[in-house]
Amino acid sequence: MAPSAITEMSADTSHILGPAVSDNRPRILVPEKVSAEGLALLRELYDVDTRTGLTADELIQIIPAYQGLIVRSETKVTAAVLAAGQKLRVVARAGVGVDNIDVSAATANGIIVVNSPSGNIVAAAEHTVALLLAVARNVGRADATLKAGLWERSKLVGVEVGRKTLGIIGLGKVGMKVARMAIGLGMRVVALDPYASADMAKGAGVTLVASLADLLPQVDFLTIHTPLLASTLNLLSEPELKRMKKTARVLNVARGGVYNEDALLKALDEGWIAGAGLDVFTAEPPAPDSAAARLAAHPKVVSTPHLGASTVEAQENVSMDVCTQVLEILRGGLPTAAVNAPLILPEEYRRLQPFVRLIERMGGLYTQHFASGRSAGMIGGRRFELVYRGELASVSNTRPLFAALVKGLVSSISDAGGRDVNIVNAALIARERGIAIDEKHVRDDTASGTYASLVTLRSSLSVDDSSSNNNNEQIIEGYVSGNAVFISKLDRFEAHFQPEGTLLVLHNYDQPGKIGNVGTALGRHGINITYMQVAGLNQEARKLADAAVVDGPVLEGEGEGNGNSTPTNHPAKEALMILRVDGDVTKDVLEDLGQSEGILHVSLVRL
Ligand SMILES: NC(=O)c1ccc[n+]([C@@H]2O[C@H](COP(=O)([O-])OP(=O)(O)OC[C@H]3O[C@@H](n4cnc5c(N)ncnc54)[C@H](O)[C@@H]3O)[C@@H](O)[C@H]2O)c1
Ligand SMILES: O=C(O)[C@H](O)COP(=O)(O)O
Repeated sequence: MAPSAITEMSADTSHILGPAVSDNRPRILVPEKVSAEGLALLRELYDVDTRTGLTADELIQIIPAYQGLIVRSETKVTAAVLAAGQKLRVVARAGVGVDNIDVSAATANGIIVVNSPSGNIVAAAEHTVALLLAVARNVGRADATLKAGLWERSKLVGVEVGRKTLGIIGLGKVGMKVARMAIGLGMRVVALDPYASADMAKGAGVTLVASLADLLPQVDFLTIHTPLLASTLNLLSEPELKRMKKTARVLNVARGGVYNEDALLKALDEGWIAGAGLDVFTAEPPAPDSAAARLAAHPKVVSTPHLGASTVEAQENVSMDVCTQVLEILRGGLPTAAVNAPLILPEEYRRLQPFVRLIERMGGLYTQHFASGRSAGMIGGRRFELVYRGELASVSNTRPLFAALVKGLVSSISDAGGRDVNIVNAALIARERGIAIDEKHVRDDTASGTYASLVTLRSSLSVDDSSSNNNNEQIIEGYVSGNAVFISKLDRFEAHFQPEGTLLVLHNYDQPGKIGNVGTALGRHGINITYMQVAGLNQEARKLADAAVVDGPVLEGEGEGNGNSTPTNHPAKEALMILRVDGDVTKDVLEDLGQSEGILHVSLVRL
């Protein structure tokens, strides 16, 4: 619950806020009936408010308190809703069609839109067949007249579907399923879909045609299964309906608007076609006296109130599909069916997930270690290079890894309205912050050594900023082992630690007594050390240090620590102390550590 969002609301809107919640758990709003199975997954971690019957204004008023929104086809997720949802990270459509969601506005706001691409296709196909048979056999009218006390057998003679021709426009998931079912009913199926695979169609026994002109005159039944797009709006208007057989019947379980409703009404009234089975309308529910309402009430029409996906099984499927994705996204993971982000196949997702975590932490470590206590805006104007070695080098869709780096780099310095970086907006945010990121795949490489995959993050000043004298290169290297992530190199130091929790990274002279001093300083502040590692110079840096006899090492950050202790005339041996700690690491603690003898630099890293 976001207390600020609550207190900002006027008293008379409090009735729509939902039950008070006692902690700061993220909240998910469900303004429509979504199956309980998926929601139960979310309730373990989040407060899930099911609040049906909200008006558009009420939705805008309460949305600021929510991180997630799960809708079906009734809720209009407009640009205004998305702009008001300052904390929103994901809008999930428990179904297929996202035409009720302003996907462009979601993308601009960095909000991931996910759906369930196949959870309800069986239901939609079966409903299409139900309408096909109901229209063929006048089931709707027969039921209504019988209930009205009439017995009108002679007026309700139907037609058979077997050996008839079914035309399908849109041979996608639902269309193909309908085709197979229709073939099972003994129908001949012809289809129009410029993007369908000819092989798949042939394999299913469907004849593809090239144009509406080829399709329409030959069909006894016509069903459309395309999304509602500019190219499919009013796809069947007067001229097309006039091309059909007078005995033909049409079906719509896709979207209201693919048939022009005025034209369809006229076609039925004037007998250009014989009947229709309609599940969807341009406005739902249809406005009184509109063409949609007159179609729904028409004696030649069997109509249902958008029931295509309304089966117990389909609703469980779509609910599980989208709730799993919402859970993953709110945990910082990747969705499997994002509408406004590149598709991540489940196996690809499983493979990338630990590297997403690794690279995000490398980014966080970079900003907090290298930039801490130094010039502000340290990441802006820098050029980063992500090098993927070993098995990871063969991954072509690295968008999640790119996004993870941007997220890691900016998360500790970002107040971007609480909105997280994700695969949707990562490139935009990087550009806004002046961060350039190159990715390099090194395939035939022995540098990954014992690791199956190795990731190197290299940073230097971008060419534009070459006037600055701070063009030092910084390196972080890491790998994944099992499901755990490790840092193996931090600048010139060879390390082996898990980048998690509250870390103190101390750059010091490699001399006896340093560990004791640091332990004593932390003890004074009541801070407990739960893990510690000393990272020595890597081979190359060690050679340089051994060769150099200097008046104290020339170190980046020199002078920030206790300079009085700089030894003279000795090989410049340095080390990093990496401590994972419990307790409140305040500015005083950091200052105290910085004053310890031989400490050159201290950074606090929270991952
Ligand atoms: N009534 C319901 O409850 C319900 C349930 C599920 C799906 N639907 C709707 O059914 C429709 C189809 O869903 P799907 O999952 O099969 O989608 P899909 O994306 O798998 O298939 C759509 C097909 O339409 C084709 N297409 C696009 N433009 C076309 C054009 N101009 N001419 C011919 N073909 C064209 C595409 O190539 C694709 O093969 C969607 O509108 C969806 O929202 C409705
Ligand atoms: O696009 C869809 O998935 C269907 O139209 C189902 O819509 P519904 O979830 O509102 O039943």
